[in-house]
Amino acid sequence: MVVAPWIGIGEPGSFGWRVFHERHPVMIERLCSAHPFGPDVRDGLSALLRESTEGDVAPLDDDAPDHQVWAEWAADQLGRPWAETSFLFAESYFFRKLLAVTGFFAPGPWRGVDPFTPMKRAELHNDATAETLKALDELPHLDGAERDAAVVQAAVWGNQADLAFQLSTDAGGGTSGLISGSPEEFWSLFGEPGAVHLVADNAAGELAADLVLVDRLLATGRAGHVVLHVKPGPYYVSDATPTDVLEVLNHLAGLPGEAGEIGARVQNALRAGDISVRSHPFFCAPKEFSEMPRDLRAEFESAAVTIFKGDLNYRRLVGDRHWPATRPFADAVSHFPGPVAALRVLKSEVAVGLDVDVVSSLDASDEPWRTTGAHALIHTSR
Ligand SMILES: O=P(O)(O)OC[C@@]1(O)O[C@H](CO)[C@@H](O)[C@@H]1O
Repeated sequence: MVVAPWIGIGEPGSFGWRVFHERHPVMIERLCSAHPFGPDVRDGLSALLRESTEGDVAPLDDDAPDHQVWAEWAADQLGRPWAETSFLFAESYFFRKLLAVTGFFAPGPWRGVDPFTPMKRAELHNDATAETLKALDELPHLDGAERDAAVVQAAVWGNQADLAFQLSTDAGGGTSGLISGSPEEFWSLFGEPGAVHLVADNAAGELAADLVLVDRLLATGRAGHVVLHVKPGPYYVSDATPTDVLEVLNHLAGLPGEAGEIGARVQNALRAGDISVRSHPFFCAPKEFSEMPRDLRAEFESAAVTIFKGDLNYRRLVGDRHWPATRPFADAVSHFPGPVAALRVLKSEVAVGLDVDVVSSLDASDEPWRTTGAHALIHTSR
């Protein structure tokens, strides 16, 4: 099989390059505005920006619990210019180093404190999220198929609310609809009730929509059990951790109307063991899912369906490479054990599984359609 070159960050003006040279400085500024970091932390964050935009990959200088596994993951990158590393490695390593600088792993007052909590909390409590959650009151007025479609569309587009992406100059804010797949295609994956694994992406509004989807999977009998996979620690600004699951769920359950009823059902399903939450270390690894460890692979082998949410998970699932956009999704995920669905807003360069006419039409437009966040897809493979 021809393997396309991986997507990098070294070409000036490329999306990956702009993420490091434009998005990350703004994100660091916002982090320093949100927290009263002392001079050491602020100097460390400035040094990280310099290293990741001008320097060579330096080893981690902390003794965190994941130090050894990161030493293995980064071993063949150390000493190389960041500009010569892959986008996937570079950004994952960037966020891991950022946590070391803010003291997430060090003994002391900031140990275990998610530096992105203020941003996540602001998004969970903003007007847009409130409006989305209020709209759940429409669900009981829909028939079964309409409710199925509405819940999947909300889960797909909930991925637009991604705080790292919102710092991007590409972000258009509009939604131009699905450019591949459909809610009906998604639901056709489900047959006899089984274990459904949902690999979540962002916290706040996206996670709320994911919990609504989880509720629908259980309520309609498509899932006998749901495993919700989240990140073991803070990652890519918005990514959901177990703490975020509790915060979003408590917020949902505290609302009036359908949102509160769904929140209560999800809380009860957790108590009954019908929903499990997992946070495997590999979900913060700078690796593609084709390289996942055996224990995680065994989990997915047991799944009736695995659902991947969001852009970064999609990149890791199909391979963060300059694939032809018409490469069949089934080929790109042939490594994956079992039926899989990807619900994703396009916010980075990689794309597969698109119809040739759709690609021609998008390429003929003058918009950078791969990175505006205006387009979304639902991909499935049995
Ligand atoms: O995975 P998500 O939250 O949907 O998107 C993550 C993201 O914002 O970060 C990466 C670049 O910074 C890209 O994958 C994408 O733009």
